[in-house]
Amino acid sequence: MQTDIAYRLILASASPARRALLTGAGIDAEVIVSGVDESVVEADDAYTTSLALARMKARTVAANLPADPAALVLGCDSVLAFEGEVFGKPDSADEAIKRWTAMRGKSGVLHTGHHLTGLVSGLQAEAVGTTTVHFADVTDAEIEAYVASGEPLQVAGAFTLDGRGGAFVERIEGDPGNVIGLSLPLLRRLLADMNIPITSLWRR
Ligand SMILES: Nc1nc2c(ncn2[C@@H]2O[C@H](COP(=O)(O)OP(=O)(O)OP(=O)(O)O)[C@@H](O)[C@H]2O)c(=O)[nH]1
Repeated sequence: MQTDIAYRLILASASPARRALLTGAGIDAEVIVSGVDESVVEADDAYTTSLALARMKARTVAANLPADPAALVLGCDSVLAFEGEVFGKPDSADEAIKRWTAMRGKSGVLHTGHHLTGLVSGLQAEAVGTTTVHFADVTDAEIEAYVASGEPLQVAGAFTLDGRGGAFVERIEGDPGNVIGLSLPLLRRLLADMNIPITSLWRR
């Protein structure tokens, strides 16, 4: 790492939750949405899918930026692995109801792929964070009401930890930020792999 560079982080994600996690951690990320068509990734497991999409988002944004040695681009993608299936955002209310009816009282693993790349250095680091999520044994009425709120349709796995869905998650094993969409301790390790202390990204 060049110690005289004041690095800046570009978040290649439309996720307000991801940006809020960074802001809360002292990092004012610039947002450039990748616009990646997520259907292009055909991987059949959550680990590969989340990492391939995170990489694609970061690289798509990086490729369209002017060469700036201080710029770092972070792409993320979250999917839920549940009973052999890989769930992103539900396509419809009916799908969200079907998923919750299957998930209640059981657990799944939320995978968030993270890919970090330096624009000029070519340095890059990537990893997948995994968090086991134990779902409450919710009632049909609770499922109907939750889906009617619209929230499940906006998020990977059809649930949130920090929104209305928080009432329907009994406990988790692993990093909560990873469920919300970005794991800060994992980001710290990726930056360290590139010899960049996360503290160097803190707002002054
Ligand atoms: N607030 C909140 N958001 C969640 C949670 N779980 C998943 N999400 C969001 O669900 C979305 C997962 O879809 P992705 O395809 O990874 O990201 P996206 O929102 O489509 O945005 P891009 O990165 O631009 O593709 C992200 O916005 C996550 O932040 C949660 O527990 N809380």
